[in-house]
Amino acid sequence: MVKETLDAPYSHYLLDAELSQKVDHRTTEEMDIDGFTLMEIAGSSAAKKILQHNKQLQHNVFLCGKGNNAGDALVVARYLLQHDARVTLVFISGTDDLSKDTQKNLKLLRAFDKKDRITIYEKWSGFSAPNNYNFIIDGMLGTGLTSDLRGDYAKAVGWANQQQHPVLAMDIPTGLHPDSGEKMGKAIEAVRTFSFGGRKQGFYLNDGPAVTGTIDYCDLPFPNAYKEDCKTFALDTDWVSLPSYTPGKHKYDSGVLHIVAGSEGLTGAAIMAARSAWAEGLGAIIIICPRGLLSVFEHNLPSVIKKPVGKKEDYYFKESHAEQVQDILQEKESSMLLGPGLGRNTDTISFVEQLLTTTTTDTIIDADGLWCLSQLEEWPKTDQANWILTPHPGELQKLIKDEIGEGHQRLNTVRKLCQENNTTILSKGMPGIIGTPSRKCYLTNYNTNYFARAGSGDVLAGKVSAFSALGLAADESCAAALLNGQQKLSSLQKDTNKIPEPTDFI
Ligand SMILES: NC(=O)C1=CN([C@@H]2O[C@H](COP(=O)(O)OP(=O)(O)OC[C@H]3O[C@@H](n4cnc5c(N)ncnc54)[C@H](O)[C@@H]3O)[C@@H](O)[C@H]2O)[C@@H](O)CC1
Ligand SMILES: [K+]
Repeated sequence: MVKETLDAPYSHYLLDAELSQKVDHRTTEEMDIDGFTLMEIAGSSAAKKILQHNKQLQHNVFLCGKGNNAGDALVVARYLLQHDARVTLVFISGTDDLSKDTQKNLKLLRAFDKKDRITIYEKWSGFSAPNNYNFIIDGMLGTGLTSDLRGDYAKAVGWANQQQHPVLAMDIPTGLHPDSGEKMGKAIEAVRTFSFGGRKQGFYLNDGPAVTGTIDYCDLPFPNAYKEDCKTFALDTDWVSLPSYTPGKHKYDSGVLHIVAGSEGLTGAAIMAARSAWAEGLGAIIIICPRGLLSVFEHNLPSVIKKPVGKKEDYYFKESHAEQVQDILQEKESSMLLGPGLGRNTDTISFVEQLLTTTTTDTIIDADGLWCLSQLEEWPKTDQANWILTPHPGELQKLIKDEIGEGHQRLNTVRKLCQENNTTILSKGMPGIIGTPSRKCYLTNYNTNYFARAGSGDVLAGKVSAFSALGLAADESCAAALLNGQQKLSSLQKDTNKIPEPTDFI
């Protein structure tokens, strides 16, 4: 069994529409908490957060559908009205067919209006926006969205996206698919989304990050046990603690990493990976390379131990080197990074196959190591060795010998591949996805596009390998490596306008 140590708090569970509805249904049925009460808690917590940040609200426009999402918006409207703000309500589908709790909330809202501060439009076509207002509150559609936006919903979304006024979304931006993060025709572009009872998976995939804005998680009294089927989580520095450096007594006590890398003309990747891993405070890094490349590594990596294999005229790995590499690996308890700059010689593919067939060392496979793996009929994984694969989308496609598509499809691919092969995968891209053998997946919530430059992958592989060598479990090594990059990116963006370079992430 591969050890998994990441343990996300419930606030970072990512629900899909089915699970959201199931949790909601069970709470009302089994806990006897009615939908109206849940709506009150949802709307009031959003309203309090809005009021906390904005003391002087004059007037707000509420775009409402006919389901419970509109009910949440009406609760917000009532609280803002109590704070003397004017309220304009636009019901895209009219008010005849509102859900029971939404109908009740409309009645209640009207009963609060003693100063004629509410304006109601019963359909989209007659709506004209007030001259001055603060926010557009989006209560058109939530998890009940079933198809591309129809009729006036699409028009209202189009209008809202053209306004200067910020949009605050109830539960999910209207038009965003809660599972896939795809726009269903169109989606409202929110600056803030109040997510009720659970963040939605779609916030993190495909178009999700571009339209969700800041996510405000609002708790609802949903028993935790009802969320246990959830297998997708948001990775966040809020709950993953990064390893801190503790000096060891001896170089071989504080993490040893073997890097099996290099072929003629392709030594730069291994150098970047080694520098990146070294920066995390490892006791020792040992580069195992074809003997012909020794001088390059001697010259560039003075702190790193080198163990060349083969003959002086060997400039790439051959099958015959595998046994010697295996012997070196057995000298010290370590992790192994296999791949940077290995090249694509047929003989190197056989070397990779032979080495992986025999090794029991925890192995991180990157770059050409992944390419070699993709050329094999079967993955030569021993039961004892834990693998972490770090493919970018193109490499992932090669590994599965099929198209993978964007976000949601990539998430499903990674989940399946990890389970079938008892392997951990760090799938690079937007978002970064960590997949584990237990089918749990973790999604990044920062702009990983900054890392789409040559060399960033080597730095990331170096970090994952370093954390593995320091003794972290595979899932946690990947998480620590990704969040390490996020932290470096945000401090760089705080301090300078410099365009980030891969070396900045070392
Ligand atoms: N009981 C609960 O679980 C809670 C639900 N809450 C809110 O309720 C929402 C879910 O409510 P509902 O299930 O009523 O669903 P929605 O309010 O999302 O909307 C469902 C309605 O939209 C229509 N619709 C679906 N797709 C459409 C499309 N493409 N174009 C136009 N109309 C479309 C449907 O016919 C249906 O009438 C959540 O997102 C959340 O905001 C909150 O009040 C908190 C508690
Ligand atoms: K909404």
